[in-house]
Amino acid sequence: MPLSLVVAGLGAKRGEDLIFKDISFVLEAGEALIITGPNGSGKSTLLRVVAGLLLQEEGTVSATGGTQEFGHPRELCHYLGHHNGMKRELTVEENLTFWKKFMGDSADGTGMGVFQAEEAVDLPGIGHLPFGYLSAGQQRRIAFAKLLVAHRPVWILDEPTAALDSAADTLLAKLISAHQRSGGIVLAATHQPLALQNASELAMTGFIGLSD
Ligand SMILES: Nc1ncnc2c1ncn2[C@@H]1O[C@H](COP(=O)(O)OP(=O)(O)OP(=O)(O)O)[C@@H](O)[C@H]1O
Repeated sequence: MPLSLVVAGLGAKRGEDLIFKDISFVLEAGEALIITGPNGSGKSTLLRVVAGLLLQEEGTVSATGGTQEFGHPRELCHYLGHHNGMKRELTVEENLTFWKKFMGDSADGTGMGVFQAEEAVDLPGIGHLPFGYLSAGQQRRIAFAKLLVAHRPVWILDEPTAALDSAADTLLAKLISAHQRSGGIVLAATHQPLALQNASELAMTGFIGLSD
């Protein structure tokens, strides 16, 4: 049954500062929301709250599927932050195998095999190399392959195209679009335009001042 991600009246603090408030949106299966805004405007903070990694000050994040209410959707989310989340000393294959086993698949789908995911990010044949040997762009591609080996309907992506060349930009846009077409939801913060379909934009305006 199709999933909806519902964010209502969200506000969050970092330290004593209220970074944003009154953020509300609904994303239906197949939709994407691109978060834009200047440095420090709260894009990463918003993504971390929606992913369940940071507690909000006010408001709610929930998911519904038909008549089913899931509560906080953290179990339904992949989060790709600024860091790639890979061990430099382990090989690409060991890293991806770890994530595949550790995360498993959420109920509504099946992740790719490790080799298939390496091919999907156009890096076949490097599974035996330590992750730390890869170039910055190759590392980012493999971090993206993590999203493919364990199924999650909601992808939360913080600057997913940082360090990528234009070919990889296009490749990632295709993978994200394929995820949307299969009913996935995407929330992405980016400074560079991402060629996504069925996407709307939320512009963060920046620091809103000290809270009471
Ligand atoms: N742990 C923290 N403690 C206090 N303030 C923080 C903390 N983390 C971030 N901030 C502040 O919160 C604000 C929002 O930061 P955030 O990383 O969400 O912005 P951003 O829009 O993602 O920025 P960028 O485009 O540079 O990635 C910034 O002013 C930042 O200094």
